[in-house]
Amino acid sequence: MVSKSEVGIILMNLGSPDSTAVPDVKRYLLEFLMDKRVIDYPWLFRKILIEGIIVPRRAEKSAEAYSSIWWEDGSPLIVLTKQLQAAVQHDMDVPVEIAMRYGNPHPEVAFDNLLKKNPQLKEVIVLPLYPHYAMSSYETAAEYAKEIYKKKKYKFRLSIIPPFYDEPAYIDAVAESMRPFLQQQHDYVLFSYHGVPERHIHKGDVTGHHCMKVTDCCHVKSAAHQYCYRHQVTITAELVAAKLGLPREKWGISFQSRLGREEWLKPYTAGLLETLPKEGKKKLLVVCPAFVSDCLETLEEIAVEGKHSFMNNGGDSFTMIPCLNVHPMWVNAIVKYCNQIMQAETV
Ligand SMILES: C=CC1=C(C)c2cc3[nH]c(cc4nc(cc5[nH]c(cc1n2)c(C)c5CCC(=O)O)C(CCC(=O)O)=C4C)c(C)c3C=C
Ligand SMILES: [Fe+2]
Ligand SMILES: [Fe+2]
Repeated sequence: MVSKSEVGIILMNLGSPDSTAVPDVKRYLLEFLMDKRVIDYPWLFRKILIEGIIVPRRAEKSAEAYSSIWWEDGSPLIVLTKQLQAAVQHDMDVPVEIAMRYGNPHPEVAFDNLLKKNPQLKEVIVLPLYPHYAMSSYETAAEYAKEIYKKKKYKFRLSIIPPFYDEPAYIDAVAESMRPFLQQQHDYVLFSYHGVPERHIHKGDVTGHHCMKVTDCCHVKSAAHQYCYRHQVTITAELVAAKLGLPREKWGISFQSRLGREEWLKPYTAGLLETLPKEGKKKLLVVCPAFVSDCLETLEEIAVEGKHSFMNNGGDSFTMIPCLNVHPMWVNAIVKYCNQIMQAETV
């Protein structure tokens, strides 16, 4: 059993570049895209593709996009994760650090800071800030935290909070964060999730024969669901829609941020934003529950690019609902998940 005075918490996100300067963005993209859980091609092919083609082509455009959303005190993703850190630390009265899978702050710094604050540390709880299991988000964050923990041979115990895509406290927080926006006139609510290649869904299917092979696979009970991003995002949207009493024809799911030529999960957000107005869905609300903190993919890709495309294709109004960020119900949900882990130790 551990008491509060022996515990530290790390909130772990994927990360942002250190600045909007092209060399910093390049370094960040290289680290991100050379991750075998993001671009899972053989190492040499990956290296040639990433270093030779994708990063040189993408860095400048990406730096420009970051410049357009950058805040005075840094990347929105990092600033918002720091705000969350302060809120959780205040409510739990336990030291909280943040760590990023790519860039800074590195998990080793976060572990060491917790030890400096409390040399008697017995347990560190890591919360990957991704509600859904994808090898390119939750898995890479969790596995990297474990890798650093083993490499440094820390003496404290490490606990990692599992994906929380269907946990009532998270669902309630998303629903309540959306509720005020539903007062606005709207024809449709779009749940836009970060996409992943369809191949990753097949790769993660532990049964080898369920995902996107069985009719309506996301609703047919299977061991595959534990690691299936497509199943998990579907369930989140359904639970949130049910909580808000949204009629089925009033909402849908789509996938954004596609990179490369492979088939990614469909339908693509970019395509829907062009066709929805033509179907009479001209007043749109968009929510992005795969991100708990606003970031480039919400503030630029959806709120700027997405809005532009929707309005140019005949839309009347477009509202992006902010991510949970520091919503009090989200802070409460984190406190609850951390307390559950601490209490589980006592059994
Ligand atoms: C749900 C979370 C995420 C999944 C799944 C995910 C998969 C994924 N991402 C890329 C490529 C890029 N992602 C980039 C930025 C980025 N992605 C996420 C989340 C998920 N990615 C976040 C939170 C961010 C950080 C945004 C920020 O504000 O800093 C980028 C860099 C930015 C850009 O140039 O667009 C790339 C590249 C792939 C290939 C992938 C699945 C295989
Ligand atoms: Fe991404
Ligand atoms: Fe699946």
